[in-house]
Amino acid sequence: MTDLLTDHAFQDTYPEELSHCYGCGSSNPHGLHLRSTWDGDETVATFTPQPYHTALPGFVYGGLIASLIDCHGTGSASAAAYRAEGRAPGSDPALRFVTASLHVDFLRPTPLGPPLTVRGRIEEVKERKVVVSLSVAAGDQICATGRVVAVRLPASMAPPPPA
Ligand SMILES: CCCCCCCCCCCC(=O)SCCNC(=O)CCNC(=O)[C@H](O)C(C)(C)COP(=O)(O)OP(=O)(O)OC[C@H]1O[C@@H](n2cnc3c(N)ncnc32)[C@H](O)[C@@H]1OP(=O)(O)O
Repeated sequence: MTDLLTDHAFQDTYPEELSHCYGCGSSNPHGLHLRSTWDGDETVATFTPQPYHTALPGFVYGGLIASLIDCHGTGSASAAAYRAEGRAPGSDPALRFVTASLHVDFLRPTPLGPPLTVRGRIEEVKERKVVVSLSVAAGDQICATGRVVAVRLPASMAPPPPA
């Protein structure tokens, strides 16, 4: 289901208790298993939609595109926060982010079939907030753009540490 762009995706560094996300959690058997990495100063992930990701025949469901933007955005936010601190992704103390705001613009129909490339550009890094601009492309055509405001994981959402 997922195109493995690299063996060292940001999501590979998520601890087990944070690996259940539908979009990017490696421990979710029903999830998308999105995997993101750096490409210079940008972040990138690829994903090949399946026939059951249909909106209208031949075109990708917009909610899936929003999910790709969401999870690539939060993964990019975490990676950017680590990079800003000069630390290896996943090192302690962990820098975990959730989505505060998700904005998506569907610029043209997204063809169902080819792999999609999701790219992120880091716009702002603060201690508790990272803003990421994103695009989703089929081949050289950008089909959607987006913006994610990611905020550090609040205590109310933090899973208990493993026993
Ligand atoms: C390594 C392991 C990784 C592991 C990570 C694995 C998890 C994968 C996550 C997948 C993504 C998801 O689906 S996460 C699930 C969906 N998201 C949620 O359920 C989040 C629910 N919302 C919340 O809990 C809260 O609203 C927060 C945490 C998002 C914000 O808390 P808060 O306490 O209100 O934050 P606050 O201090 O006011 O704001 C902090 C900064 O963010 C800005 N901000 C806050 N909300 C918004 C907003 N809606 N739109 C724009 N900007 C906003 C503020 O202006 C401020 O910017 P400034 O003034 O500083 O400039």
